[in-house]
Amino acid sequence: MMLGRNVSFLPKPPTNLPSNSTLLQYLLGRTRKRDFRMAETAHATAKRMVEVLGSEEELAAALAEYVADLSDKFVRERGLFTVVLSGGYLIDLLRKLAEPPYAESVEWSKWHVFWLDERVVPKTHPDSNYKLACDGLLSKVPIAPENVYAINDTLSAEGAADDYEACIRYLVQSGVVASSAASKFPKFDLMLLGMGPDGHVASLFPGHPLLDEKERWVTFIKDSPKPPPQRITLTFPVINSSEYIALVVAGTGEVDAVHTALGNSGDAKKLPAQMVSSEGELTWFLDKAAASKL
Ligand SMILES: O=C1O[C@H](COP(=O)(O)O)[C@@H](O)[C@H](O)[C@H]1O
Repeated sequence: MMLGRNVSFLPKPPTNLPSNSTLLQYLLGRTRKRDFRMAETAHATAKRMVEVLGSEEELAAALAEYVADLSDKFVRERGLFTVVLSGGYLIDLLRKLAEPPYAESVEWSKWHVFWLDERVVPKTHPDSNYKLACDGLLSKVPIAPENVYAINDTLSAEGAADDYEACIRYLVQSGVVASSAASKFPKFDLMLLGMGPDGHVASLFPGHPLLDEKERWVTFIKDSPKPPPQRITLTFPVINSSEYIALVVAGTGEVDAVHTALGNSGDAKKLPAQMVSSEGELTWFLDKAAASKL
């Protein structure tokens, strides 16, 4: 099932988190509702938190609750909710949103869905982040197809990046996407990030010059170390202007990158994941396996 459309029709900083800090919350079997009012009062000093769940299943449950609570909050406050999805196994970890109670309780018609990065492949290709999200979540819930902002798969990498930036600029002008008073970059309500074993987020890879992009909202890469090589990606200034960011890691594949990013690894090199911050609240969601070296 195809949802959404090609978009071309449309004209700080948190402090470093020490290992075992009081912010490292072991919320095994957590059931409480998150108190986002806390985050609202903390705007001047953006917050970073780490939540470690006992299993992948509990991580998926906690993530669904977190996203549903933020959806409620933004729909109440703004009348809509702008959500940015990554590819990778994050989509599987969102599976519980398509199940009761969230399948019925979330106001899906108010969601506006974007991609943090996309591979320059047709939407039907197995490498497409759009296809992954459609198959895993978007086709299972009543999101309005016109609110699904897919990347134009008929363009080159350069063209698709320009086109997606133009789409976001239009949506900022029309008030769908908020704008950061501080950075002047678009301010999405929630970004859902995964992380690769090398510490990459979106299509922003360690040591790549794109990490230093300061002007563009959306850019492209033609030499991605992880296939496929051609991709487009939101840039760090846009990522870091978001109100809420969840950085989600499960299993043992990224355990060393998690240790470098959050632990006392003594590693001086900065992973892309360590460059992520948020204007409001950044939460690392880990399962026990991913956190096992912390
Ligand atoms: O290539 C990509 O990788 C990252 C991480 O993927 P994962 O499979 O290790 O979770 C993903 O967040 C990004 O969207 C994707 O294009």
